[in-house]
Amino acid sequence: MKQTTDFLKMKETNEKIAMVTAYDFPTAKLSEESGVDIILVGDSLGMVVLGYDSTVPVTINDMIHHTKAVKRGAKSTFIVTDMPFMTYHLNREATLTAAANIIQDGEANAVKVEGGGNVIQMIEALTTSGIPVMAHLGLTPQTVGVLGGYKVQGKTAEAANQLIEDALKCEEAGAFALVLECVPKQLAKEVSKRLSIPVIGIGAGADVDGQVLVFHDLVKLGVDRVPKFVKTYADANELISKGLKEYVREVKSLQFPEEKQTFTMKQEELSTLYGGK
Ligand SMILES: Nc1nc(=O)c2c([nH]1)NC[C@@H]1CN(c3ccc(C(=O)N[C@@H](CCC(=O)O)C(=O)O)cc3)CN21
Ligand SMILES: CC(C)C(=O)C(=O)O
Ligand SMILES: [Mg+2]
Repeated sequence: MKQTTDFLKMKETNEKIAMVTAYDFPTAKLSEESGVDIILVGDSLGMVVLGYDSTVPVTINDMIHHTKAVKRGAKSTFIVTDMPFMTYHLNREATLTAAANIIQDGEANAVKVEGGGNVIQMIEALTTSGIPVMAHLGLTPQTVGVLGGYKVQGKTAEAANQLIEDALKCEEAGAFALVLECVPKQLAKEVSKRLSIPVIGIGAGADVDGQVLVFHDLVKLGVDRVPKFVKTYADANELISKGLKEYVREVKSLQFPEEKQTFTMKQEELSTLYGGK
């Protein structure tokens, strides 16, 4: 399994990091078999697999439950789990307890937290306690209420300077990598250049050290509208709904099951069924 130091080396040698989210046994297994470098158990699971309107309702128990399933499906891949809304803001003790549960019970290799500001001191508390942290700046979906929607961040020079400052502080606080979401490509390039830790982009252009996408967006599973920054590489919706519709049609038209999907009893047994009557 790759370690945090391997991701640093990948940045130094210019090998891009391919990260994808996964939320359960089959998505984790497929991701590992496809050679992804990092699996993110993202709190986006609240939206793509639990059907909430945002990531805000997701709980620590949801994250642990899904991380355990992912671990069973991808035993040799580095797993990062999102700390959910409000589990790393109240105080150091609550933050460390929540992260420890994710690492010890969920068996994640690292946690991810959104934001600069007061979150920086939590990143320091976590890393000095031995928990690897991936930081997340730019569009931070847990603060969607404050941001006023899922919008591109860091578009003005002032906002961009603030983000660069926050990114440097994340590195200083001990983060081993940084996710940069929905920012102009020029800003993402600048951040990647100034940091020695890898910058993993989502909607941040090509001049970063790696990319991350939501599994269900990437293969078009369940979702019908995807953000502009997504490229869909397969259409699972079409494939699966085609199969399901055919199944329904064949059940109704008595074409399924066929003989080959059916079990039979031997004639000699059948003759004494119900005492032969
Ligand atoms: N399926 C899914 N994919 C994601 O990437 C994702 C989630 N869910 N849930 C959590 C967050 C929310 N994210 C989102 C959701 C929507 C946009 C979006 O619609 N953005 C607009 C740009 C808006 C602007 O112009 O400022 C777009 O058109 O892409 C962006 C990020 C990213 N994350
Ligand atoms: C979009 C990625 C970076 C994420 O945080 C998630 O999937 O929850
Ligand atoms: Mg997330």
